[in-house]
Amino acid sequence: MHKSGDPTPSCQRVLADGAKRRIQKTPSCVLPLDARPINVEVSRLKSDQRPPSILHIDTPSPPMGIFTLCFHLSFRGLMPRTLESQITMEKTPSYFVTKETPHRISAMSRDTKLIVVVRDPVTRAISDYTQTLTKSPDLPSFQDLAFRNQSLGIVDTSWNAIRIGLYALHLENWLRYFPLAQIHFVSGERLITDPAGELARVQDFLGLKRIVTDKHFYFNRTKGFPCLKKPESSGSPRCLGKSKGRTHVQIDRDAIEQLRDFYRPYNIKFYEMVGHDFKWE
Ligand SMILES: Nc1ncnc2c1ncn2[C@@H]1O[C@H](COP(=O)(O)OS(=O)(=O)O)[C@@H](OP(=O)(O)O)[C@H]1O
Repeated sequence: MHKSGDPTPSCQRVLADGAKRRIQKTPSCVLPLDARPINVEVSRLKSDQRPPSILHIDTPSPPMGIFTLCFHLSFRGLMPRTLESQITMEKTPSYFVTKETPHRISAMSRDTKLIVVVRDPVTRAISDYTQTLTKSPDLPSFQDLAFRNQSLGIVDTSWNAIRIGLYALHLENWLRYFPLAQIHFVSGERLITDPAGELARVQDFLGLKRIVTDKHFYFNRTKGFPCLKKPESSGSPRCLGKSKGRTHVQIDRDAIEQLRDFYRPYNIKFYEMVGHDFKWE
C-alpha cells in the first residue's frame, strides 16, 4: 500500500513522466475484484503511449485490501498521488465476495470502475482447493469439503471454494451500489485462449487506447499458457509464476457432475444478469 506524499518507486516512475501536470489523488479508480486473482499486469506492459497510464497497487490478498484495512481512515489519503490523466488500480480478490465492500467503495467514489475475472465455478473451486493443498497438505479430500452429503448431492455452500463461485449472489450485492455498466467481467477461460482479445475489451472498458495487442503475447509450450513477449521491467519474455497454471487435483467425474448440476441455475442467472453467456458446462 502506498502512502500519499511518499511515492514508491513505481509511483515515481509515473509521476516523473508528467511532473508538470496537475497531481491529484485518485481522479479515477479501477478495482479488479477477480473472483480468482489473475495478474493481468496491464501496468507492466509497455507504456510508451502514456498518458493515460495505469498505476497498479497490489494489495495482499486475502484478507486485507485497502477497503478492508482502511475504511475507517481516509481512503483517498492512502492512495498514491495520481495525475489527472492516470488511472489508479487496486486489486483485492476477496472484494467481490465481501458483503461490506460495495458500500464502502461507493462511499469513496460512485464512479469507480470495477473489473471481475470469472471462470467456471467448478474449475475455480478445484483450482482453489489445489492451491490450498500446496499450503496445507493435510486438508480433507475435495469431496469431503465440497459436500455435506455427497450421496444426496447436498453441496456445502459454507466452504469458501464453493461459495465464491455463486457469482449471481455476489453480483446482486454489487448491483445495489453500482450500475452494471460500471462493472466489466473478464472471462478467465478467454484470458488463456485469447489474452489480447480479452485485454482489448478491458482497455475499451477503461477508455484506454488499445496498446496491449496480440504482439505482446506468445504461447509458451512449456508453461502451457500465454506469456508476455517483452514486459516493461526487462527485455526478456515473462510468464506468470509457478503458482499460476498448476496441475489440478484429480476429482472424480460424479462429484464434478454433481457440482455442475448445483451451479447451473446460478450460472444461468449470472449470464442473464450480465447479458453474456460464459458457456460453463
Ligand atoms: N497466462 C497465464 N499464465 C498462467 N496462468 C494463467 C494465465 N492466464 C490465466 N491463468 C490462470 O490464472 C490462474 C491463477 O491465477 P489465480 O488467480 O488462481 O492466482 S493466485 O490465486 O493468485 O495464485 C491459473 O489457474 P490454475 O490453472 O488453476 O492454476 C490459470 O488457469
